[in-house]
Amino acid sequence: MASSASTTAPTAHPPRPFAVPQRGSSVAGKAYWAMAQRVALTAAAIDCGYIALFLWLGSLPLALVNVGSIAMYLVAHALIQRRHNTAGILLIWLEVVAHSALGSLLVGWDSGFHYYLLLFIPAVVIANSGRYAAPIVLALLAYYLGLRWACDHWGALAPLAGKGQQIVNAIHVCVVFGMFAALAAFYRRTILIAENRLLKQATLDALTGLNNRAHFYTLAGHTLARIQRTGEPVALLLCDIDHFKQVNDRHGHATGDQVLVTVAGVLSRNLRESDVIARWGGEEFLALMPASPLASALEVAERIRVAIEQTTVHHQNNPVPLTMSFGVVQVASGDDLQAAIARADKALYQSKHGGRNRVTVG
Ligand SMILES: Nc1nc2c(ncn2[C@@H]2O[C@H](COP(=O)(O)OP(=O)(O)OP(=O)(O)O)[C@@H](O)[C@H]2O)c(=O)[nH]1
Repeated sequence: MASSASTTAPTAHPPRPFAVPQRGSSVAGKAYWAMAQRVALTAAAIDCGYIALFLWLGSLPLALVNVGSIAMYLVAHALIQRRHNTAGILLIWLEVVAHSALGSLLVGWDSGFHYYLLLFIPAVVIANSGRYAAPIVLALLAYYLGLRWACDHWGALAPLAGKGQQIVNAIHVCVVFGMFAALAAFYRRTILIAENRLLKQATLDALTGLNNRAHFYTLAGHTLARIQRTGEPVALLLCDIDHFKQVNDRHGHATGDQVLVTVAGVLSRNLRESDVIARWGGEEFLALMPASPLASALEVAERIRVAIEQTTVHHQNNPVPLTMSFGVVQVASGDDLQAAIARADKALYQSKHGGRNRVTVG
């Protein structure tokens, strides 16, 4: 069934549901490639600085090595941007491997060009290399030791004059420290984003963005424990869209979903921040309202009932009329939450039985 549902009620601003991740995409994966592009540009910019440094230190060969590096980084950036991710990342690693070797052989091991090879370790192990991580790290170790041996064996092929080697070493230490810190910050951020997404998936209803049933129990438990000490009045409001099955049957499931999102928006806008709202079942919603005597809870329920009645969702230019039935109960201090929900359910049933589109106190 085609979905062209739209809402005309000014009060209906649905809460933002969280995005369901696309198949084949992962938070870590997307962030990794975004970071790889940033790394390529940053490295190219750093290499521009190195060109100036090596010209100042009188090393034309090292300045030329950096010109080659900038070209490789820019090509790698362009490749990743065009989604040739593997080619792009391999080019970045090739640059690091070649640059470390050329730098170490030209101006000596103590120049610290080899520090950059160490950046491979967290990147390879953490960035999803799976079963290839161990062989790659071992190959890297062999390469590192081989380079060390070659430098010891041949000595610096084009040594820097004066304190050049110490200056280059100190700069490399600073840059590599910065890169490790940036890498760690990147992984921490990625983990936090993934954790946040998982938390949302575990606690919120994917369609409406309201709390799910399990999370309602957690939040309501906290609220009830808190108010047990203060003795403030609490109300429970259970509501259900009338004849919702007909909406689905006549206008399609997509329109039904649009109605659910719209209703969730009306509830969110008409209840307080401190109220705990949940999508309780298919077309049923539940709210725990702290600091609410029964009279004010009734007022709120009536206000929501009118707001829903005045809300029209459109499907292919046909208005889809909406009404809701409500059950409202007072929750006394020490009351069992399940028992209070059962009382609200009974009151809701009476609203349905009494003709729907009404509020009943239980
Ligand atoms: N579109 C949509 N429909 C849903 C969803 N969850 C449950 N439903 C539908 O909600 C309908 C509930 O129908 P009933 O329980 O018969 O209730 P009703 O038609 O609203 O009737 P009354 O409650 O007696 O007024 C069923 O058709 C379910 O398939 C959902 O996430 N999206």
